[in-house]
Amino acid sequence: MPSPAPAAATGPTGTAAPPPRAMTIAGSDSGGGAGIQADLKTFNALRVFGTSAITALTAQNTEGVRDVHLVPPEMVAAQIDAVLDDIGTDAAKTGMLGTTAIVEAVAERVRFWRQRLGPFPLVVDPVMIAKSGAPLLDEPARAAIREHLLPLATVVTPNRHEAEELTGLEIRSLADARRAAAALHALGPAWVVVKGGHVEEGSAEAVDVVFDGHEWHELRAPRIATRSTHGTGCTFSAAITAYLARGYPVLAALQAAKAYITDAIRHAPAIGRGHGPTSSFYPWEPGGAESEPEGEPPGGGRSVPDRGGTARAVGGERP
Ligand SMILES: Nc1ncnc2c1ncn2[C@@H]1O[C@H](COP(=O)(O)OP(=O)(O)O)[C@@H](O)[C@H]1O
Ligand SMILES: Cc1ncc(COP(=O)(O)OP(=O)(O)O)c(N)n1
Repeated sequence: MPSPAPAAATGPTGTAAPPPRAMTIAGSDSGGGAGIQADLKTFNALRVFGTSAITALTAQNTEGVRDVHLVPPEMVAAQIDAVLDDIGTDAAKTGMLGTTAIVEAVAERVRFWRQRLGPFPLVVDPVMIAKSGAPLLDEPARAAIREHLLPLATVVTPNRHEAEELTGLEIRSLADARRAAAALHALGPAWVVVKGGHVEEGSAEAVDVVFDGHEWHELRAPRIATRSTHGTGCTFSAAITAYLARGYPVLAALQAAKAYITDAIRHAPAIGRGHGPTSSFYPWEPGGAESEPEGEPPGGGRSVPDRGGTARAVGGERP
């Protein structure tokens, strides 16, 4: 007769303190540099437990998008429900949404779950076109983002092209970016970040313009000369979401995310023939050392700042 299995040598599993949780509602990038994959890698790098609702599959690599297969809106809603009903979340973000029906389904579920769980922060990255030129949002859905999603946003993070599409304003300079940020703020988000990756591209710094309806801020970092910029927008918005999940106030989350994306670009690996991804595992902590000491055990040596005691700002949902 077989003898009973020996008692486990270690203690029961599932008893560690729960980490902050963040959800991404976005498209899959098979190449791993943008979309859901970039978001989950960023959450992990920033010590946040990531969950996802996939809105679309893309057959994509560093050279471009070969094909797109949209997920039915009911299935997007079902993923959001399954996650939030059980796991909950401390913050969420949206990325590629594809169509009006998916935008409307996401906005409806965010409203529902904010009533159930409390008003968790939402970062809206209004993804429209991949760097390679492939459309990731159809024309009518732009109005749906303006109408249904921006009023729910704690932070909206358009790049130059997205800010132009959402406002109808042309952006050539930082002064133009400020005008667009003010126009976007009037559409309902609590905070607007007009990203500067494609604004004044000849300048020495990549400057993101920030507006909360009262005060102006700038996120400045050296502009890095590189082709490895695939997924920079996704990674930046995921980092903002992760820091919000950890309880950072909004401006601090934006500043920490800017430092994170700058390091991720600076330490990008040589992957693929086209625009390569940024680094998703560059060891990084605010105020931490630049690199992991040789021979240090995995996961050792870095502490995550306590997320208690910090104010949480959530997007004003307009009636
Ligand atoms: N070459 C670069 N060097 C440093 N920062 C950059 C560079 N390109 C983009 N960024 C920063 O990366 C973030 C994402 O911006 P952007 O590339 O404009 O977004 P998207 O990928 O949506 O077009 C912003 O903080 C921007 O300033
Ligand atoms: C599935 C998917 N979602 C989003 C994007 C766009 O990501 P972004 O960070 O704006 O990076 P680039 O496309 O500009 O490199 C994507 N490509 N795929």
